[in-house]
This record gives sequence, structure tokens and C-alpha cells, in this order.
Amino acid sequence: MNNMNPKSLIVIFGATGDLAKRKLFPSIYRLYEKGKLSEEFAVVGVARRPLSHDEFRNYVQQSVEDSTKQELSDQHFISHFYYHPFDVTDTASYQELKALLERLDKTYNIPGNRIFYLAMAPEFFGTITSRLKSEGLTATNGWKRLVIEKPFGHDLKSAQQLNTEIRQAFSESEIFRIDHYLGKEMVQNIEVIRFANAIFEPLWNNRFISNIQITSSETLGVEDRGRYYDHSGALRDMVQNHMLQMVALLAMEPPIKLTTDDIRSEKVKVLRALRPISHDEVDQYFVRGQYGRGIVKGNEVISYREENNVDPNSNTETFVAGKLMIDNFRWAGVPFYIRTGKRMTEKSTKIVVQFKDVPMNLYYRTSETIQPNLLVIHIQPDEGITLHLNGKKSGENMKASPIKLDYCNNCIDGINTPEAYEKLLYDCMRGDATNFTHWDEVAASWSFVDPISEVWENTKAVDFPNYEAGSMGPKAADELLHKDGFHWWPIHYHE
Ligand SMILES: NC(=O)C1=CN([C@@H]2O[C@H](COP(=O)(O)OP(=O)(O)OC[C@H]3O[C@@H](n4cnc5c(N)ncnc54)[C@H](OP(=O)(O)O)[C@@H]3O)[C@@H](O)[C@H]2O)C=CC1
Ligand SMILES: O=C1O[C@H](COP(=O)(O)O)[C@@H](O)[C@H](O)[C@H]1O
Repeated sequence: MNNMNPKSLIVIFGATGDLAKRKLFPSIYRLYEKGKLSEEFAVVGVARRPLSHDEFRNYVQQSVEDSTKQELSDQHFISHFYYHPFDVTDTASYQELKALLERLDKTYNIPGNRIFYLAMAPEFFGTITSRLKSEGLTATNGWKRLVIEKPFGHDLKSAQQLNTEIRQAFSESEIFRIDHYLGKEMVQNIEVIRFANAIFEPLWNNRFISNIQITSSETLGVEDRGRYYDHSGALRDMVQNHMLQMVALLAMEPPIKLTTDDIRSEKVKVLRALRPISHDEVDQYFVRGQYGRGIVKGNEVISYREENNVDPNSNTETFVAGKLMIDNFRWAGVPFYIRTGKRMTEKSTKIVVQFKDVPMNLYYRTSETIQPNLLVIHIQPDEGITLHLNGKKSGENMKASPIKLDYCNNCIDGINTPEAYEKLLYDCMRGDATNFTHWDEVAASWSFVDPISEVWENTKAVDFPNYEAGSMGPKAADELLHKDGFHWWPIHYHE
């Protein structure tokens, strides 16, 4: 097998669902188009609705065309797709699926390499993996890998239970837990920015950095995911995984080598060093919010409690802001502020590293205040970095004024910047688990988040809804920083 063009049979459970349609089929297509898939690959879709192979191929074609906004001229790609309708709780059907996979192995000369992608509700994960093993689908001559979507559990206890179930059929090295933020170009760039630049790494500690802010704001509401979201909330949906993963990448020590195990082990150390928040400290460190009605991008929108499949008295948070402290030598005393929410002003994910002020400001006597140096990492929608510095004001005698050094990543790579799912699928095919979360990271993240969700679940938020749709969240999120003498930096690219 050429490792750069892996031969594999991908089985997608939940093939008629939203994720498969919007993300997985277009990603497989892009890999194919770029020549990253071997000609010898096949995809089998599994879901309950009764489709024929041809109907499924039309469905996949539509999904690819919706994504590329072009007609698919190459029917050869679509011919690699097959469909096997069944209810995953029905044991008997796994034998038929097994026969289909064995037939496709022969047709495409695939040496038993299988990816089982679970793009379904998590309550099915345990059932599917145990059936895959008991019915012999995992007993292949090639490699087998399990890709698991989030949420990985609802809390530490349920995550442990789920992990025990899937570990009956797959070893840790065969489990690829998706966190799609780890597939984003600029999230992957954090390590390079930090470790490949002599001007940053020596400053990357509590002697020079005053605070770090991570904002991931969305303009969308819960759309049609109310049933899931109302039992999850922003803390579990975004903080336990994506936000903490970004914190780990920003705060970890340089790994000894750039191997999967070395990088993961440094990230786990950060997650374990997070200062635990006890029940009575939650209000001091964390703020929750829920959106009311408002105007987003010029359109009036309804409140969270009016959304489909949401309890009209819901206590679920759609916004979280928090202050995290990392109790280790490098970060002692440096707050990491995070905030994320739905129905905010704009869609944006940004990291702002604020450096400490220079010890003695020679420009004090000027009327202008010197701005702190900032390193802004733009994750999305724009991708790049901006370094905010101070320079001499043109023509003025020794007056400092802010200047910016901008690097725009997707201005250069443009629309060719690979999609997160595309990169992660390719990594999985090549067996590279670096950008997937290890069980130890999942466990440490739940341990941190659990006390906060316990308090929030058991205390009614009397002020909900407490932020207007289209705003940047509740006032208390601003106060969280003000009491430390900081403020949130704006999320607009050019500010
Ligand atoms: N959508 C997204 O953007 C994201 C989704 N995720 C995660 O991905 C997973 C899938 O999400 P999403 O695609 O949105 O979910 P959907 O509800 O859109 O899709 C669920 C899929 O499961 C199938 N299904 C449901 N019950 C059964 C059953 N008993 N047997 C066989 N198939 C069944 C459905 O097809 P049918 O009705 O035909 O059986 C459908 O294909 C979830 O874990 C979600 O949390 C994670 C991040 C983002
Ligand atoms: O995992 C999730 O992420 C999305 C946000 O992802 P992004 O790539 O668009 O930033 C969020 O909308 C969703 O609720 C959550 O489950």
C-alpha cells in the first residue's frame, strides 16, 4: 500500500444524516479530486431509510454538487459508493453488511482496511461497536479504525462507560475521536507559530504574557438540533472539546518529537494542570448566557426558548465565558479567558495573546496611551495572524502609534485551504491520530467541566434570557475581565 494513497473501505453509519451530507461526502470527493485516495476505495452508507445503491449515489452526487457549486462530471467517483439499509440495533443485518464488505474488498482489491465512521447519535456507539466485533466485521486481514463523532459522553462517568464499551472492540490506537477544530488550518498552525519562531517561544510564558483570550462566536442559533442541544448546552458542546483543545495547544510545552504520542502527552499535561473549579467557585470563574430575541445580520430572530424542540423554560446555556488558570511553572498567574456562544454578532474564532506592558514607557509624556502588543491568531472565517506593535508616528516627534503586521493565510491559499473534515479523514486513512483526541484528554476535559455543569444544572438561571441575539453575550462576560483589569479585544479582523 502506498501510504499517501491509502486503500480503504469506509463504512459510514448515519449516511443519510446532516453531517455526512454537508461534510463527509464533499470531503471524500475533495480527497479523490486531489489524487489523495487510491483508485481502490469504496464507501458504504448505512442508515434505515430504504434507498437503492443508485438512489444513494444520486444523494451523494447532490451533496458534492451542493458543496462544490458545480455539476459533478466524473461519474466514476460516485460508482464507488454503496448503500446498505438497516437499523443498527438489528443484529441479523450485520452479517449482510459483512458479506457486502467482503465482496467490495475483492472488487476493489482492498486488503481488508476498514474505517467505521459513526456519524450517528452517540447512544448507538456502544451497540454498533459491539455488533461489529461479535458479527466478525472487525476481524479483517488489514487494519481497522473507528471514527467517533462528538459528543463523547455527557460527563466523565458516561464517557468512561462509552469508552469501556468501544474498547471491547477497538484498541485505543484504533480509535479516532473527532474534534473537527483540530483539523482547522490555523489551529494546526498554533504549534508552528509557537515552536518555529524564535521571536515567540522565549516570550511564551508568564513573564511576558499577561493574558490569552479565545473567542469562538457563532451567528447561527440551534437550527434543527434543539433536541440534542437542550440537553447539552454550550459548555458540553463547545468548551469541553474545541475550546479546551485550543487552550491545550496554546499552553503545552514543546513536545520532545513531533509524534502523535509526544504531542498528546504534552496536551494532557496542560488539561491536568487546569485549576479545578469547585462548586462554590463557579460564579467567580464562569458566566453562562442564553439568547433572547434580537437582530442578527439585519434579520429579526427568535429567542432560544422559542426554538424547535427546546423547553420553553429551558435552563440551558447558549453562551459561556470562563477564566481558566493553568497551575504550572510556565503559566502561573496568566488567565486564559474563553468565550463561545450562539446567535452572537458574527461568526468568528480568534485567539488573542496579550503581552505585558513594557516596564517603563518612555512615551508616557505623550497624550496617547501605548497599546499592548498583541498576537492575534485568526482561525476563521479569515485565516492568518496579526501582530500589533507600536511604531513612531509619521512626522511626529517620538510619538508612538499602533501599527499592525498582517499575514492572511487564506488570501494566499484561497479556497484551496482544505476543510477540517477532509484533513482528518485523510489522517485517519493514513493512521495518523495526532489531530484526534486521546482518551486521557477526553477524561481530563470532562473532569474540569463536570463541576461547572453540575452547578448550572442544579441552579435555575433566573436572568435567562440574558443576552440579545446579535450581541457579544451577557454583560457579566465583560465584567469577568474587567475585575482583572482587562477587556475582551474586538474580534473583527481589521480592529
Ligand atoms: N451535523 C453536524 O454539523 C455535526 C454533527 N456531529 C455529530 O455527528 C453525529 C451525527 O449527526 P447528524 O448527521 O447531525 O445527525 P442526523 O440526525 O442528521 O443523522 C442521523 C443519521 O443516523 C441514521 N439513523 C438514526 N437512527 C438509526 C438507526 N437506528 N439505525 C440506522 N441508522 C439510523 C439516520 O438515518 P435514517 O433516519 O435513515 O435511519 C441519519 O442518517 C452526531 O453524533 C452529532 O452529534 C458533530 C459535529 C457537527
Ligand atoms: O462541534 C460543534 O461545532 C460547531 C461550530 O463549528 P465551526 O467549525 O462552524 O466553528 C457548532 O455550531 C456546533 O454546535 C458544535 O456541535
